Amino acid sequence: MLAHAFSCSATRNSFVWKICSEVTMVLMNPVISKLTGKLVVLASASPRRLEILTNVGLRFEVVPSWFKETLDKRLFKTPHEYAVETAKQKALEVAKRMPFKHLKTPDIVIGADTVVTVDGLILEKPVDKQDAYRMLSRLSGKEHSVFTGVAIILCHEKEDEEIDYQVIDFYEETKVKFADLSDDLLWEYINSGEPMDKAGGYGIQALGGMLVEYVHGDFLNVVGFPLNQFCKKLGLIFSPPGSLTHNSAQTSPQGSPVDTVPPAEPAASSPPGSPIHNGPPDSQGQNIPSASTAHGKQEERGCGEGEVPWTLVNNLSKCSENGEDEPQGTSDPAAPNLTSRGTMQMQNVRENETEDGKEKLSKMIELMDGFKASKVLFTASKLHVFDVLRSSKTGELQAEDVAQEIKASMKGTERLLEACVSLGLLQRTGKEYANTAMSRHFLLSDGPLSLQGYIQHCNELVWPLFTHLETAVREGTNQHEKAFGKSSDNLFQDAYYSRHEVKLRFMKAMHSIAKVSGRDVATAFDLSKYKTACDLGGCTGAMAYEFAKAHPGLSVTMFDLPEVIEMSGHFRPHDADDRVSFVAGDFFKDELPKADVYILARILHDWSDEKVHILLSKIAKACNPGCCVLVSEIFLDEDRKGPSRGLLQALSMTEGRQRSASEYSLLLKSHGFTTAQVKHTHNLLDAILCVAE
Ligand SMILES: C[S@@+](CC[C@H](N)C(=O)[O-])C[C@H]1O[C@@H](n2cnc3c(N)ncnc32)[C@H](O)[C@@H]1O
Repeated sequence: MLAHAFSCSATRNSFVWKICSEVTMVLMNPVISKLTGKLVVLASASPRRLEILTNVGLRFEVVPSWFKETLDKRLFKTPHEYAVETAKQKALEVAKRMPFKHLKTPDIVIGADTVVTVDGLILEKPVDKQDAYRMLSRLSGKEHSVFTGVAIILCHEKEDEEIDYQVIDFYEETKVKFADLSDDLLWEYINSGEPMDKAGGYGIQALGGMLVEYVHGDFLNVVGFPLNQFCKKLGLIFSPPGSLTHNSAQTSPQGSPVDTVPPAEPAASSPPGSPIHNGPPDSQGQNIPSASTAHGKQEERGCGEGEVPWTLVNNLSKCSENGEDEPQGTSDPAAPNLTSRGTMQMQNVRENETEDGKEKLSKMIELMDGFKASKVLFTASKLHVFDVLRSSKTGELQAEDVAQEIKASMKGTERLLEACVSLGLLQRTGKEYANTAMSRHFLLSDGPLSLQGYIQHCNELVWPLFTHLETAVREGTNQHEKAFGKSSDNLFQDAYYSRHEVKLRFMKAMHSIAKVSGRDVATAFDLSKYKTACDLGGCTGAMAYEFAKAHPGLSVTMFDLPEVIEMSGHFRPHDADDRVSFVAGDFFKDELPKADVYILARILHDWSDEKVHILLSKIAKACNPGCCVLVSEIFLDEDRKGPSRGLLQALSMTEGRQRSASEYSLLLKSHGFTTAQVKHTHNLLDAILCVAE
């Protein structure tokens, strides 16, 4: 029964999907194409929303929101107000997190929340099977409403580097009627597992379709995203009627103020249900700012009605008349892919004249120029451009003043400053240059999150190694000898600690990464039941202090080579916690300090499997059952296709290598540790916690 119902449902739905995707391609792509080149982010982990938006050709990143769906439903007059507020808070949380955690500001963040209502009750996702049964039996034989609240956040960096968040929100309601459902059928459905992650306890696009007698309204709204209304809203935002000459920075298409969330406002602080919109409503009772207002610049008009973007021609040409995905026209992949639909033909269109082609070209240019951009950052940082600008009275200086301060030529300084502006490292008003928020955050030498140390390490050590990349690839070896005239059999003794100033530079580099990532690593897991930790290879102690700060009951021993410990005093924070102590030793040879938690932050990737096993077996010996090892590294994706930061770093490695979370898990398992948790922190380092059996 279930299998039969499923196949019917799947057939019906795939039919709906084919129709939908073809129609939306024709109708919506000009709207979607307005987003080309913008960083669009979906603040939702829902695979259904992802599929709906991918199907219409939208390019976006997925950054699931950390906003906890805990708004008090009683404070909302209607279910849709609740769904809209939740969607808004989800999207704002991501919009506000990304500039700091991902180091980039999105242009648009999309949040959505779907709820099912029946008999005046809001049904969200069931917590267990009984809950699913309660929900589904309540829906049986009745009509209910599905509301999806959607929030579109337009992020706009202002001149002072603060970010404006403009919110456009709306909701869609669809009525769904369930057939009378027997208990047997309900339990069969519940036992399929499908209800558990879905609002109202069913998924209309799959097995749950068999429960449904009729749907009035937008079908995709029930799946989780009201695509049609979303595209209409985009149309209003990016090509509002008569928008060709919009240039007011703060007015909606109707000429009234748009909804702007001040940057300092915490995501959850806006009182639920509070009237946040100032402007007059559109037909759905919502505010619609224009893209020109959102970005402080005019949007170009896209293709007119009769014009069809080439990408659309390509997409359509992949769909045969019977709805199957198969290529049409020429089989030569290099030749233009022409459709048989007369009005849409476009001949002699070269790859770089299409939106898609332009995007590929700009990616190529970014890659080709990447080394120049890095070197501009390294040089401006080494010449203390950011510190010089910060220490001027107004925070601004003209090029000639900067040239004087950094003791460099006027011509060269001006070029450097202009390049910095183009890279978002500086801003210029008239002739005055100033730091951007990003530079103030990461590039001042005494800032709490300064990356200066690591940048100088990249400039002085990594850069020379990469100039010999070709030889490194041909020979499969690191190129220390070629780059620095000295071989490095022992990476630390021969390369990093060969001279005092080199050691200090290396320690500053480790310190800066530990300061930026330490808090997220230290708070990745609940360690409240442990009393003592040992940070093996803890370098300056920055990570150890973060662990002590995050866990009031934990004492942390920082263990490193004697030549490192003797210099760690340089990095001691002024408010140093006396629960952090320092022990000198060699973790391959000496006895390890006793501890409940052994921290290995950026240690294992440096060593061969053989040495990793020596170190892990020493830790395993020192561990009692229940003790644990916390490994923090860049975790490669399981398919080893990213992140590129990890794979690029591997190119200059000596004997070590980068691993995925499951490779670390296996390594630790071979020493009797069971993986308890893996945490992708979205910061520079991830973490895995493994417990001794
Ligand atoms: C890549 S750094 C990581 C520093 C620190 N854990 C962090 O995440 O900021 C590696 C550290 O391991 C230390 N180290 C290398 N070999 C060691 C050994 N045989 N015994 C103890 N520490 C060692 C180095 O001195 C250095 O501080």
